[in-house]
Amino acid sequence: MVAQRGRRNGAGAAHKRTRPPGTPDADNAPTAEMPAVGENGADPEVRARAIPEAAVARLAVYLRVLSAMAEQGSTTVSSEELSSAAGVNSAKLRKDLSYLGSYGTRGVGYEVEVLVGQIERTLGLTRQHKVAVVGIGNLGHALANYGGFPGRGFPVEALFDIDPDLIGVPVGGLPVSHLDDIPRVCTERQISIGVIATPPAAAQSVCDRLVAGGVQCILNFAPVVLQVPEHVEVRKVDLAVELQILSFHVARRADNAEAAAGGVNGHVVDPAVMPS
Ligand SMILES: NC(=O)c1ccc[n+]([C@@H]2O[C@H](COP(=O)([O-])OP(=O)(O)OC[C@H]3O[C@@H](n4cnc5c(N)ncnc54)[C@H](O)[C@@H]3O)[C@@H](O)[C@H]2O)c1
Repeated sequence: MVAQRGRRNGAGAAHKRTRPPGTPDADNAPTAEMPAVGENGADPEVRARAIPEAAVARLAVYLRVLSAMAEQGSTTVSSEELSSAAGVNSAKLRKDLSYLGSYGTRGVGYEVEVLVGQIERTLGLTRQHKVAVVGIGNLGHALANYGGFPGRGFPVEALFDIDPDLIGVPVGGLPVSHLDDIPRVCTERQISIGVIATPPAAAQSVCDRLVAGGVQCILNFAPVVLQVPEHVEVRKVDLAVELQILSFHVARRADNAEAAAGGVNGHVVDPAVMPS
């Protein structure tokens, strides 16, 4: 078992990353084409570490949109086209892309293939990350059967559960192994990402086994905060939190609409009593 000495990770454990000195602001970004990642003096790894978490998530969205554009034969894209297709405002998009050292060319925009390559390198997608799923219940079955991961560089190579009825049974073409085999199988198959889809009470011991098997990243669906060593990265997926964030945005939009319709602080103001 791995000692419980590491940092705590959870939905609230945002990885605070700051912009390195000298990283241009989108509003002041040059319009001439700048060199690609790693070619303008900055170490790409240092630069990648400096990208805020929220921007990293948006880069993954841009990559999906750009890959679809490339498949349709597009060679260049303007920031307006890309921002509209990704559902992000264009100032934010330009800022996100400036973290890659990519500013586009005035009147032309961005080269789709170059941008895809830059985002893939920044997200570390130039190599495959083998995935293990632990807990082959409702969620684990869905993840194991989902065909979209391998094509995006995340082949599912191992499944684990504790239920004797599931051990040896193929799910998505892969037989389920026993929980106790996690360290050995993960080491042998060089698994780098472990997905935890067990009940919360089992998640920490599963996490310890994954870490003992050399797993470097954990995607945790169980509603529990995990303890991991410093070198292990944890992302927690909490659908309830996502819904709460959506609810916040809906409420804010409603407030803005009300204010735009003549109210102040959510209340309609009688012009006769407004201060001059
Ligand atoms: N189902 C969803 O939509 C959903 C959504 C978000 C989060 N979650 C969370 O994901 C987790 C899984 O949810 P579910 O609905 O798939 O549950 P589930 O009960 O259908 O499946 C859990 C699986 O984990 C296995 N398991 C139990 N203890 C284990 C252990 N020590 N080692 C390995 N496997 C073990 C069980 O045998 C079972 O197959 C839960 O923590 C849940 O809160 C579920």
